[in-house]
Amino acid sequence: MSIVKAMNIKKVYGEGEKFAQTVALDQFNIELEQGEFIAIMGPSGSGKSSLLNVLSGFDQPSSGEVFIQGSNINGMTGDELAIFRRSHIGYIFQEFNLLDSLTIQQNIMLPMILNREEQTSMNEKADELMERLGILSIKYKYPYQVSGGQQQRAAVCRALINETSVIFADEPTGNLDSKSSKAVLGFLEETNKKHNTTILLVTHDPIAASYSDKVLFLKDGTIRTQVYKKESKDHFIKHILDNLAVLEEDDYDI
Ligand SMILES: Nc1ncnc2c1ncn2[C@@H]1O[C@H](COP(=O)(O)OP(=O)(O)OP(=O)(O)O)[C@@H](O)[C@H]1O
Repeated sequence: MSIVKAMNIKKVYGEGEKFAQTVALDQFNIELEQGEFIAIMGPSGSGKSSLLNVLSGFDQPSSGEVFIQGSNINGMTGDELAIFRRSHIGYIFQEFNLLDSLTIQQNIMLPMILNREEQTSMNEKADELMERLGILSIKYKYPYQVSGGQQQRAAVCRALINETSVIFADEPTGNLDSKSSKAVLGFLEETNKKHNTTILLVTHDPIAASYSDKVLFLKDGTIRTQVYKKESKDHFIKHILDNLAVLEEDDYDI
C-alpha cells in the first residue's frame, strides 16, 4: 500500500474571485511508497508549499483526494484530522513553529503529550532524540534562549517523536548554517534508512536535495521532470544542477 497517494489534485487560490485566481496545482498526481526519500525542487511560486500543505492536510485541495496510508484525509473533520495527523504525519516547518511558553523538551514531547502517552516513555524517547541531534544540554531552555540551528533540531525531534510513517519537510535547512544543515539532513537520511520512513523534502538547495533518492522538479504546479540518484552523490548533484538550469532557461523561452 502507498504511504501517500494524491490523485487529480487541483489547488486554486482566490476561487470565486474573477480576476485574482491562481492555479497553484493542476491535476497533480503523486504516489509515495514506504521508505521513499523524495525531494521537490522548483522556482519560487511553482507550487511546492501548496503541495506539502495539501498532502499533509494543513490545507484542502480545491478538487482531488489525498490518501495517507489508505485513509482519505479530505473526508475527515478538523478533530479527526488533528488526531490522525499526530499519529501518521510528521511535519518540519521552515520557521520551526516551536511554542515559546514551553521548554525545548516539552516542545519535543508535545505530540506524545497530546496522544496521552506514558511519561517515562516520553522522557526516554525525547532524551534519545535530543542526544542524537546534540541538543540534550538545552532541554530545559526555552526556544528564545537557543540558536536557530538548535531550534530547528528541536523541531526535527518533535516531528519524529511519534515515529510516523511519513515526514514532510518544508525547507528545513533554509535558515541554517552548513553545520546545522548537515546534522538535520544526516538525521533525516538515517531515519529514512533505519526506520524505512517515507520523506518528502521541499528545498531550494541542491546539496540538501542530494540526500534524497529522487528529485521531482515542479513548474507551474505540475511535475516537469525527475532525476534519480544512481551513481555517486556528486554525480547526482551535477544532474540536479543541470535540470535546474534547464527549468530556468524555460522561463526565458516564454
Ligand atoms: N494564500 C494564497 N493566496 C493566494 N495565492 C497564493 C497563496 N499561497 C500561494 N499562492 C500562489 O500560489 C502559487 C504557488 O505558491 P507556493 O507558495 O505553493 O509556491 P512555492 O513553490 O512554495 O514558492 P516559494 O519557493 O517561493 O516558497 C504562487 O503563484 C503563489 O503566489
